[in-house]
Amino acid sequence: MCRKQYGTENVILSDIKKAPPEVYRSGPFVYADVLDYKNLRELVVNNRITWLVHYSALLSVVGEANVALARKINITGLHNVLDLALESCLRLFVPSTIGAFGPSSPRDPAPDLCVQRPHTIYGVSKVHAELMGEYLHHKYGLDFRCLRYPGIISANTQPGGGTTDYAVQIFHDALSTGHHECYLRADTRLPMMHIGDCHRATVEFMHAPECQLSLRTYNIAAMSFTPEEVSTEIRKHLPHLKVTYNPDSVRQTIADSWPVRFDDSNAQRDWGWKSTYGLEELVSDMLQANYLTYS
Ligand SMILES: NC(=O)c1ccc[n+]([C@@H]2O[C@H](COP(=O)([O-])OP(=O)(O)OC[C@H]3O[C@@H](n4cnc5c(N)ncnc54)[C@H](O)[C@@H]3O)[C@@H](O)[C@H]2O)c1
Ligand SMILES: C[C@@H](O)[C@H](N)C(=O)O
Repeated sequence: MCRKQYGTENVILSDIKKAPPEVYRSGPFVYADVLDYKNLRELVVNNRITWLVHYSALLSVVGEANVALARKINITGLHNVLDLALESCLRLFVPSTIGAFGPSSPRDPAPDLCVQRPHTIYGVSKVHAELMGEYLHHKYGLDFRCLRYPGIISANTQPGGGTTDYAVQIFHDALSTGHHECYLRADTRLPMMHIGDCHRATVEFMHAPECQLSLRTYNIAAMSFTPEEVSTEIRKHLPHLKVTYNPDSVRQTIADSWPVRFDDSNAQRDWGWKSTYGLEELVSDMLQANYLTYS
């Protein structure tokens, strides 16, 4: 999407992992380790980078399984990126998450500004990112922008070790074996969003004139559903889908501490955010996009 808008050569993707062939074919892809400041600086200088979108992180479940590594990547890595953005006058986007809230936050809906006491290292690192970015904006004028994403649902990427992963895996299972074993209770409601809306929100927010932004960190919302509700919607296309429930205590405890709905009225008012995918559109699109892989 970005490459169509800005030109193939003007968007450089990076990771420490080899990308799938279609990513290499789509335009520049380079190695970049967020823990290696010199490597990041070289990339920014050599490519005359102006905007930096910082997605590297360990998600909620893998973070709890390896707290030391999550602290390193999510906090030390973030500090490298913040320092570089300040030094090189970059516009910086860092995603936050529904996981930046905790059991003492209002859950239905969670507003932009409220108590944030998450119980995961992932959530703690994201609150840290929100606060550091905002601090550097107020103190030094860093153009820091942050959106709190719901669980993101995409046909093109495999789940990355999060609590909302079931909502991606269920589509693969529905089309392959016809059976999904869900690690959350059937009635666990969480905010979710189609990747198309997530990309569009990010680009629109990055373009929003500074004078329109009353906040530097905004919630964005699209829909909220439970495993039972998404299963019912999938069964309208694939009536044979069987879902069994075997709640995992780590993931269920995390999910129960997160908002069930997001209040994104500030994003709507300040920079015109509006989602386009509801549950029905999301399910049709995910099944269509994955259909060829399994047929
Ligand atoms: N997927 C979601 O539902 C969701 C929801 C809210 C926020 N987010 C945020 O979006 C971002 C991307 O999430 P995702 O789902 O794509 O996660 P992911 O786990 O799929 O991808 C994270 C990437 O970070 C890379 N990485 C790890 N260590 C690194 C290092 N040292 N240097 C550079 N890269 C490194 C990994 O190789 C991986 O490709 C994260 O910051 C996450 O917090 C995601
Ligand atoms: C919600 C989000 O940040 C991520 N998908 C996770 O579950 O950890």
